[in-house]
Amino acid sequence: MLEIQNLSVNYRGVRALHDVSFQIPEGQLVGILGPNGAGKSTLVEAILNLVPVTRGVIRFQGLPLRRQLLKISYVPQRSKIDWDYPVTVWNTVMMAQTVQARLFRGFSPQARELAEAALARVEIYDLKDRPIGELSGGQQQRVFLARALAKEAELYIFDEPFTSVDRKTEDIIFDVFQELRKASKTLLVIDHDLGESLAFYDRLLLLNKRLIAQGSPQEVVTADNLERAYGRGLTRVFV
Ligand SMILES: Nc1ncnc2c1ncn2[C@@H]1O[C@H](COP(=O)(O)OP(=O)(O)OP(=O)(O)O)[C@@H](O)[C@H]1O
Repeated sequence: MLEIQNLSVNYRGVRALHDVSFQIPEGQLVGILGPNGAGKSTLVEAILNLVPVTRGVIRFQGLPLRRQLLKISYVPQRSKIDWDYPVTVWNTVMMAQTVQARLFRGFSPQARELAEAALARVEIYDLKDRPIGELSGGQQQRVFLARALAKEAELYIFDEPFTSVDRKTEDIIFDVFQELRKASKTLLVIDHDLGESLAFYDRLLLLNKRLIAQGSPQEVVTADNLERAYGRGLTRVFV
């Protein structure tokens, strides 16, 4: 269970999140929605202990999450990654295991097997020796998906994984999400798309600084909720 209680985050006086509370049982695939600047990334960064929390509590499996960060796999927005950094696909995926690798002793055979299996699962094993900067957008997204899988976490967080990816990558991401869910993992996914794909989530969180609504896609995607989050213009298009 992931529990967020009364979470507020301010950046030097700018209120990014205010009094957000929710609980997510394990095995759920959860979409986080909201307009630009709604605090979606801030929520994720607070969970990852990357921004200071002004107020509130974040617990996972009954304990403060900041003491169990190894249980989280995080895939940032593609735009936040430096694709010119000279690193191969293989080394990017192995980085997920660096903390676990014993200092100076290199990676265990199991770590290599995990990385190989993850690359094969997302169908880019044959690209493993290529620099990440030479891949297509969809292939790059799959490198980071493989890296998340190789970490064998309990809580998986993806920031806009479907942005500028091809159809094949989209299908692979959807399938991997279903597999993780069946394995009782918890998944949080920031999603910009307000279309039909929302039906695929078990639960949605609709944010605009505050939590506007939470529940099943049917409960959350209503004209009233969307208007409260996005303003009037969008509602007619999506409902
Ligand atoms: N490091 C920071 N310093 C100051 N203000 C910030 C910082 N990061 C975010 N903010 C502000 O906090 C608010 C929430 O931003 P956040 O990036 O969490 O929103 P978002 O919902 O992820 O937006 P987007 O959909 O555009 O990625 C915005 O007003 C933003 O300008």
